Amino acid sequence: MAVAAREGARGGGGGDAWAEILASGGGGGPRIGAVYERRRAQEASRQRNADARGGFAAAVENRPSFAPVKRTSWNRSLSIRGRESIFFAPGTNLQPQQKLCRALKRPPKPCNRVKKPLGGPPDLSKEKAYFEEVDAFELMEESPSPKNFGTWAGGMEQSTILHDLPAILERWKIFKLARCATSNPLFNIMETPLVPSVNSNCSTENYSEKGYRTPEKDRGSGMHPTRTILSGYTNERTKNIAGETSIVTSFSELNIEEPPRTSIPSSSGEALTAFAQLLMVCRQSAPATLADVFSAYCKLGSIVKLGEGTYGEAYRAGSTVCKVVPFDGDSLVNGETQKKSEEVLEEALLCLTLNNLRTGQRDKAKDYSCDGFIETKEFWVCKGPYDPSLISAWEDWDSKHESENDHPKDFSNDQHYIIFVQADGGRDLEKFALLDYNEARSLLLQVTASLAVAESACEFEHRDLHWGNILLARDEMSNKDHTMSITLQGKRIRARTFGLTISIIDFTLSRINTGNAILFLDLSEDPDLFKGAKGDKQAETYRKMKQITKECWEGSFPKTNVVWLIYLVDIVLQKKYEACNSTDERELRSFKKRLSSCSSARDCLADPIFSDLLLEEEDVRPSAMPPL
Ligand SMILES: Nc1ncnc2c1ncn2[C@@H]1O[C@H](COP(=O)(O)OP(=O)(O)OP(=O)(O)O)[C@@H](O)[C@H]1O
Repeated sequence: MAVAAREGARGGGGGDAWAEILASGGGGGPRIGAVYERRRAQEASRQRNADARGGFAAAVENRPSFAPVKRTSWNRSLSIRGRESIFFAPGTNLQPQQKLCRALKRPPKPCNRVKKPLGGPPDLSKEKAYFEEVDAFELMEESPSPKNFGTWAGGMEQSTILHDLPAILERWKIFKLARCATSNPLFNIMETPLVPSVNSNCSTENYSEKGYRTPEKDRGSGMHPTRTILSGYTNERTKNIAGETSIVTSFSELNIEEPPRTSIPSSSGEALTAFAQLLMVCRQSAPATLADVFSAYCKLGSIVKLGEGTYGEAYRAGSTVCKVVPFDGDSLVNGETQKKSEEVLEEALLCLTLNNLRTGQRDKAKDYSCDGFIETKEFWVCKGPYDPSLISAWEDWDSKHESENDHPKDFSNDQHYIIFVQADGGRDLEKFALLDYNEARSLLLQVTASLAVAESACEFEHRDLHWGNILLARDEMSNKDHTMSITLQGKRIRARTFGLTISIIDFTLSRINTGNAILFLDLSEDPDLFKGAKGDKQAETYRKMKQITKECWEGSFPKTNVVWLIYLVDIVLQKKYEACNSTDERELRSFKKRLSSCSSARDCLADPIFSDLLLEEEDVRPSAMPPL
């Protein structure tokens, strides 16, 4: 019922989204444009200790030295620490966990895990295969439903592991509940994902969809958050995202019987630490070295650094991109406190939830799917100093692009890193030159459509969609069918792309409803984020989000996606491909104007600027299939 109420609140009263989108008129024919230039690196950002650079590459020694300073790039950094989460635990009963009956035996461990064979890197695939089996084993015990288990085949470059998201979420939930009971009295357990907005302390009338949305924390108003139990509630959309045996489904069924898996684990240690869970997500028994992992994807000498953020350095390794993020250490990295295992784990959960939206994943007849979020192929936990091959790639990039980050030579032997192994999404928008109006529209359509799907499927809000977080790749093959397909509310539609493929990355600030929890960052703990220069589009967008959410960062405010789309139109107008004519500009400006009256990315998708790009539609819901 709650789902129906929310569906009704979306897209103008529950009408057919695609019918609306396709029916809208407008659009424009092909336009000619030209290339715009890269932004110049800011000199001021190049302040770093010359000592930190010494001894690695001759080129580095010749560069001027600067005194070390804490980075001040508010636009890339986030000084807050701690992703937060809210659980959905209908009927949560904080009891010692009942031990599960172990009728089946665990698969035997491979004997030489992470052991380096003579003359080559360790065979990490055995380690992965073992944990794949463990996951499958645990799930068979815990869930009677048939499950599609991925298998780890050799040749890591091509493989994408099908992670067992429900099992991972379950372990994480046990950990969070245990922590909640023992050490964190402020932790919120929300008993239901949806409450009527009239009960909320944080009014969102101006921005959120009318009707229902996910609950919000008490904001010191003296009221407690509403805890409404909607019995028999099943979030069909998030069920779809988390997989067919998702936690949410289990909960709705287990409203009748006490769910052993929702209870607090006993002191016998059933709750795994975040680090242990991270190792399980990575299917590792112990951290590997950076060299071990990279050599599984490419020759170490061929590693190339592609880009950097405050927390991570991205390297090309074979056909994949490995983002290396130090965590759990005490030292500041790039002026920031390192992420903790728990945050890294939750970012991994976020990536996996978005992975489940991908069109190629498991169930083809999904209600919601898109490929606009970068595919995360694998995760690895590593330990040790930075590998010389990575240092060399880092220095090469630095000599060309002037890194804003600290030189990585100082990491200790105990330093941990998480490696996000991702598909190569191409170049970020900051460095990418759009050719013409159609490419500009393709970019806008793909970002809008991806946000619309994720926002509808799992209340996703990116919350940091600046031009460094949108990657673009151009397919030069003119004879190819340049279309993509997305599914929204059970309707699959093809859309013209003009050969451009976009990938959205960096979910550090993102908010998502995984089906049994809301993951978000409390941005109110980072006032600097909102202090960027007046008039700067990115800075203004953070401030607009603050206005929209009224600092209730846990709430669902799809309008935040809209303000990033407005930012994106501004960027397109600002970068302006050379041959952007006055008609293009007028179209884009009026699109931007129309966006300001949209309340979600899904609303934006119905804009006439996209109508001639959206092709045929197909109903993929089982009920819509013709009888055999
Ligand atoms: N999958 C990828 N394919 C190609 N390039 C990538 C990929 N992932 C990251 N990059 C490059 O690395 C840069 C930094 O990546 P990313 O934004 O994920 O790092 P971060 O530390 O999370 O950044 P932030 O400071 O915004 O939190 C990107 O702007 C992009 O240039």
